Formats: sequence, structure tokens, C-alpha cells
Amino acid sequence: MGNILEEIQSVYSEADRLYTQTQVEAALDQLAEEITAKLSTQNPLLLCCMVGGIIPCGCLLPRLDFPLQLDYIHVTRYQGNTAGGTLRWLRKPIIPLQDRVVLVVDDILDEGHTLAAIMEYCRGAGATAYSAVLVDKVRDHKQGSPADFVGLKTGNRYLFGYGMDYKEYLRNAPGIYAVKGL
Ligand SMILES: O=P(O)(O)OC[C@H]1O[C@H](OP(=O)(O)OP(=O)(O)O)[C@H](O)[C@@H]1O
Ligand code: HPA
Repeated sequence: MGNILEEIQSVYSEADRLYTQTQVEAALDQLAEEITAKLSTQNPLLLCCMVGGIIPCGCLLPRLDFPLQLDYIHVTRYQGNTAGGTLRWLRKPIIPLQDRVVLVVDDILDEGHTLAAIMEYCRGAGATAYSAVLVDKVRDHKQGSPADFVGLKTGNRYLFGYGMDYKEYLRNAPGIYAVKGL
């Protein structure tokens, strides 16, 4: 246990901070404005993608001052690793999606596999589905469509903070950071 905590501390202290907390909060304000303009009269169902979506979704909710419902979905392909693998479906939403406007909220769009699968699932269940991500990582090969609402863009580095983890730690880091060397 000692070793992992030392590793986390050293990753944190050596990381590059790409966006400060103030910058992320400003991006969340902007994201919420765009979502409000598009969905405030649509009685949307927000789907928080666990685990990383919990912070962006939790930050957005009080900024979305109109009627909406909240449920969550849990699909994972990184499982504490810094490279993605196969998708594992751990939890589907309980609230029916048929004929609903759904907004899927996640922390990051990276290779795109996770969001593409979730959007396909939502549309297959009869929803009109939109997506919102706090971070869109700019990279060559992306699966699926771009997100409908994007907070911030980054280069192709391994990130943590505001929901994004390094080995399941550092989701709570108050800013968006890139791991040194990754
Ligand atoms: O665009 P992709 O390359 O598919 O990666 C993006 C997904 O990866 C992360 O989830 P992860 O599987 O790590 O689960 P977590 O939310 O529990 O960290 C992140 O929260 C996104 O859902
Ligand atoms: O850069 C990342 N950081 C954390 N989790 C992720 N899931 C996909 N890409 C990332």
C-alpha cells in the first residue's frame, strides 16, 4: 500500500496541469449554458457514466436549472489501466429510455469506444440521445461521432482530475492534469 501511495504522490507532483480549477469551472458554466439552450424544454433524462462521469455530472446538475431526471450507467474498458481494453457492461439504466431525450454525461472522450457503445445502446432503447463530455482528447483514430457538447479539448496525453483517474486515484484532483511521460 505504501508503494502505490508514493507512486500516486509522485505522479501528482510531476504532472503537467493543463487546466486550473477556475478554467474547468468556467468550461462547466459554458457547457451548462449550451445544454440549457438545447434541452431545457425537453424533459431530459441525464445518464451519468460511472465512475469518471460522477464529477462532471455532479458539477453540471446544479447549473441545469430546469426539469430533468437522473440515472446512471456503468460501462468500463480501462479498469484502472492507462490503456483501454474490452468493454464491460456493469449497470444499465433503470428509468426506461423509450421516447426520452437522453443526455449521456462522461468525463472524457478518448478513443471513443465507450461513448459510441452507450449512444448505440440508448438509441436502440428508443431514446433521442445526446452526449456531453468534460474533455475531448484530440487524437487520430476515434470511434463513433463527436460529442454534442464538449467542455475542453486536450492533446493526446494520459489525463487525471475532475473524474478522470490514474490507477483509480486522483479523480478528485482539482484541475485537469497530464501524467509526465504519458
Ligand atoms: O473513449 P474511450 O477510449 O472509450 O475512453 C473513455 C472512457 O474511459 C473512461 O472510463 P473507464 O473505462 O476508465 O471507467 P471509469 O469511468 O471507471 O474510469 C472514461 O470515463 C470514459 O468512459
Ligand atoms: O486520459 C485518460 N485518463 C483517465 N481515464 C481515461 N479514460 C480514457 N482516457 C483516459
